[in-house]
Amino acid sequence: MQKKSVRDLDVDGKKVLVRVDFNVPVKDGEVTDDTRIDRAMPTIGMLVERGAKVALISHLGRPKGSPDPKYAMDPVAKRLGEMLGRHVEKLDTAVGQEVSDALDNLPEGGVVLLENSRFYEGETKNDPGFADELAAPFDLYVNDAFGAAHRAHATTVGVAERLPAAAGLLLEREVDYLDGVLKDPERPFVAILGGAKVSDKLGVIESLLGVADSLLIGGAMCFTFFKAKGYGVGKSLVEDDYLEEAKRLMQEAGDKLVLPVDVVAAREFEADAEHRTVSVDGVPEGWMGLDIGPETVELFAGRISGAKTVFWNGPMGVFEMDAFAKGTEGVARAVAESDATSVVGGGDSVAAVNKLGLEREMSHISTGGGASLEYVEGKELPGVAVLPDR
Ligand SMILES: Nc1ncnc2c1ncn2[C@@H]1O[C@H](COP(=O)(O)OP(=O)(O)O)[C@@H](O)[C@H]1O
Ligand SMILES: O=C(OP(=O)(O)O)[C@H](O)COP(=O)(O)O
Ligand SMILES: [Mg+2]
Repeated sequence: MQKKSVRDLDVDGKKVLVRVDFNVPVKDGEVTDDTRIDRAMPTIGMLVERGAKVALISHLGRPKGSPDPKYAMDPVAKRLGEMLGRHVEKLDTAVGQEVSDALDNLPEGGVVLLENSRFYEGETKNDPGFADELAAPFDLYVNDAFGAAHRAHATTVGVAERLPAAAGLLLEREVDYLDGVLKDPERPFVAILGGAKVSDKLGVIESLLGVADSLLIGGAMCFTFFKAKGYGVGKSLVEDDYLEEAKRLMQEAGDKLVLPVDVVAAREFEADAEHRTVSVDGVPEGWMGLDIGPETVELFAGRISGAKTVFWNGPMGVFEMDAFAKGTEGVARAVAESDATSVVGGGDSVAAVNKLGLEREMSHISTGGGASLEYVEGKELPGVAVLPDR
């Protein structure tokens, strides 16, 4: 990566704002997968050892630009402290005098966690005034949030335009790996797309079809295609604005685009909901598709076994609920058993692979889902582009 690196910064005694992606799954106040925190440790450790005063900032979930206790950073601060082996003060704000005071009182090598950046509507708007407020107390900025690098927000772009900025070690590592493996992949290159960020990720499908030899679509992503085919999808997640595009893509892509042949339909979005496997045009009215079915796992596994490179973003179903985890498990095992170079990217996909204990079977675990997707399709990531060259 040809961007200025945190390694090149003189941080001793400096107040450093570090953008991390701590958008981790949290349940009952506990972090249920700490991969993204773990992957930020090298950068945090380097800054601490070199005597910086470190303030970490991240988003968590999708609060709507104002404080929402459900998305406060406290569970993250607790887990971070356990992993750092010390108490990490978490502020209830991301800007203002409280931040300045905390930095003045922070010893060199100290770490503080700021509040969720998305509690401020200026974050996702990349509002200049908010970026000014974020940058004000600091001397330097490091972006180590690969998972959010596809977002042109105040904490990923705006602040980088206001402070001497550099890439963190994780951001460097992720970009260098993807450059190495996915810019000119060994073929057949099979891409697997799932998850629930339908409106976000449908947009990358056309580009992925231009890069991959096969694109397998599961998770909630497939129901827009089924609705475009005229199938009843019940209450499944669908992006109605994309139906015409989906029709066009299915015509143009031919058998490169591989859709499920059976799904697990549920009466409601509950772990103990009544559910059954149905053909893809058989989702009962008022029900919703929450996993791919066993025949689809077979079909996808067949494509995966023949691949030399696999890139997977997005669980195949609501894997957090056991009844709808079999599709994700089947695909994860097929990827693990293949002799392909395998990249699994995304906070939830990585959590699923970790839950199955298969992370070591993968060639690379990427902390970015949308970010790696957009990088693979050839897009420049705003959070990287804004950083100064070396
Ligand atoms: N059919 C489905 N309907 C609703 N949600 C789904 C479905 N399949 C998967 N999901 C959800 O997708 C979420 C992850 O999506 P996303 O954030 O795009 O993945 P990643 O973090 O790996 O990039 C999971 O929380 C999972 O429960
Ligand atoms: O979890 C993330 O993306 P991912 O779900 O694609 O892995 C990133 O933290 C970005 O989160 P966002 O999609 O709410 O901007
Ligand atoms: Mg996710």
